[in-house]
Amino acid sequence: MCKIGFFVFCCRLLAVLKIKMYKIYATGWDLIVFSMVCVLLDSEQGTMWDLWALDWVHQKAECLRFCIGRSVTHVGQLPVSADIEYEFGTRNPYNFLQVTYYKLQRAASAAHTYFVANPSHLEMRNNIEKYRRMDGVTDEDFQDRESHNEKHWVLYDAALQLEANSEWKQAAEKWKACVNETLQQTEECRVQCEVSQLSPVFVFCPALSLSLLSCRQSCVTQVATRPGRISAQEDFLPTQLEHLHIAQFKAGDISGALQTLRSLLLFYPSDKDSLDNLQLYHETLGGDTESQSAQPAQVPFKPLKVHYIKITTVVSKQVTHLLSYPFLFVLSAGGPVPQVGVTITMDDEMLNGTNRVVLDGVMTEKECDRILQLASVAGSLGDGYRGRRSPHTPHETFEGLTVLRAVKVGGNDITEAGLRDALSSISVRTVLHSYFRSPSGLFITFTHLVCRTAVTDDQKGRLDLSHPVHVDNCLLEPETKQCWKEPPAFTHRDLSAILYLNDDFDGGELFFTNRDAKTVTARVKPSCGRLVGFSSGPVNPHGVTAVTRGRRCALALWFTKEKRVVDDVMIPVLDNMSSWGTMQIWWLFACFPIYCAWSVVMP
Ligand SMILES: O=C(O)CCC(=O)C(=O)O
Ligand SMILES: [Fe+3]
Repeated sequence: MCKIGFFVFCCRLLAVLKIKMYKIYATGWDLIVFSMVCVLLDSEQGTMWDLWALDWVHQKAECLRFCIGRSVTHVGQLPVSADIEYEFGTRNPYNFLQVTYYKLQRAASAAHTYFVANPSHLEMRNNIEKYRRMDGVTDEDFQDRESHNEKHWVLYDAALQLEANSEWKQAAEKWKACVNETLQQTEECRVQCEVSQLSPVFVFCPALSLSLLSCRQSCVTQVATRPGRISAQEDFLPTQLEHLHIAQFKAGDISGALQTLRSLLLFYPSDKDSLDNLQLYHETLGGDTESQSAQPAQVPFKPLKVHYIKITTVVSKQVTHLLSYPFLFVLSAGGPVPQVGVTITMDDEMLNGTNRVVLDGVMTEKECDRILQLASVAGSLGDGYRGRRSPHTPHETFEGLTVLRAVKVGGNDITEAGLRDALSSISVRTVLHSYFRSPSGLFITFTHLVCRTAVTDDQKGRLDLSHPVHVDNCLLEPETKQCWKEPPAFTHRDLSAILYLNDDFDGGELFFTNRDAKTVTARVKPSCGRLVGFSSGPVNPHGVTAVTRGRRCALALWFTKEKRVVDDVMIPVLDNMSSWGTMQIWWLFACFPIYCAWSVVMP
């Protein structure tokens, strides 16, 4: 197999040389190479050569699509670069528009349109609050100006809402509309792909056919991706059908439910639950299911299309799964706490949730003072965040101290004594590893010391939070209760730990909520030596109430099960503090690029 791959590679090399000589784009070689790639891909076991060859054909297709497509597509349908696609995809132009609009109502709608796709943008949230307070701006002005492309999302959310209120008949109507709208959007997206077929040159160019297929295939994920999100909602269409099926059943529309179930079975023909349900309908309707469901008329599928979508969603499901969960990491709270003086103050039951714990006695007053002192030294020397407004609220300032900074400002003395002993990172890890009965090792991925200080005389009528509700390893979307495991969230974080250093301030309580980000399920008041540990995933949305007086300091640590994933290059310093000096830190910097290169070569 490898030899054939190598042969293809050589063919390709010759073809490239030829192209250079004759300055033409498409040659007979393309056809030969492409056919060989097809033969290779048809075989049971592929090799890296196959993938490289396919990648080359793909890249060439992209290039041709851009160069040739330019001359044949209509005005307004010109291909654009990935940068421009990104800018429009994230709705960045609306950020500028809301500044430039003279009319307040237009500015408000531009701000809202931008915010829909960028819900964690603090400035835009503040702007929207300001617009709301302004005379002449009403609720109706906050229109999403891109919603024409996202009608199916509006229907989707409305259907969920009706379902939550047990209004099954209306929910079924909405789900049906949502399914049809989703199919229509997918079809429209595919038509856009086909615009490039206008030129006869495309008929003879296999690379372009591949590009067209790839474009058509991407429509399924595009339509299943919410504005501003990177990942698509898994199994978007089957999920809607599942909801529709339940809503129809609950609303008493058995024949409708049966038709939907049959459509669902086209996606997953061997799904046990669906087959059981089908059997049930069979028995209930006395074997008359065929006549009632011969034509799935209410959900206008053509089998061929469904088949196509099915393959795409299944593949994307597998890929997402592989990317997000290299191996399973299941915590099981309730293990022993092997450290003298450390007590369990609150467990899952008292904290009303899963994989949460509050431990006391992790540090002494003396150790807390030592770290607070360190924070002051670093602060006075000017750490990155010093005196800056908090990234979360204008009513507090924020001081942050990374371990790197601590080592630099502290010198060896603080490095050794202050960080290793006082920060107790290693004992935090040991205690949490044991309590949560972690199935694999835990590696520190990032740690920082954060102090939040209330801005004096600026606390009246505060309704905001010191840290809005969030999940540490995914982007929480409270409206749909989904959590997206994608950047900018730190998706590799598995376990979070907050070690508190003081209690001489007002407010600043840590609280946990449900996925709606509203229903508070537990509260924790910080104090010196108190450690809160919790799994970093969607079961633990949390936030911090406003700090209305004084300064609240805490050391935050995040752990990961994946040894090679880090967001702070100083981890080995914490892991082996006693044997590593400042010199080794610089040595580490030198090694890091080599380590990165190695990771690329040996994925
Ligand atoms: O300081 C706290 O209590 C929580 C901070 C937090 O949730 C975070 O930094 O992600
Ligand atoms: Fe957090």
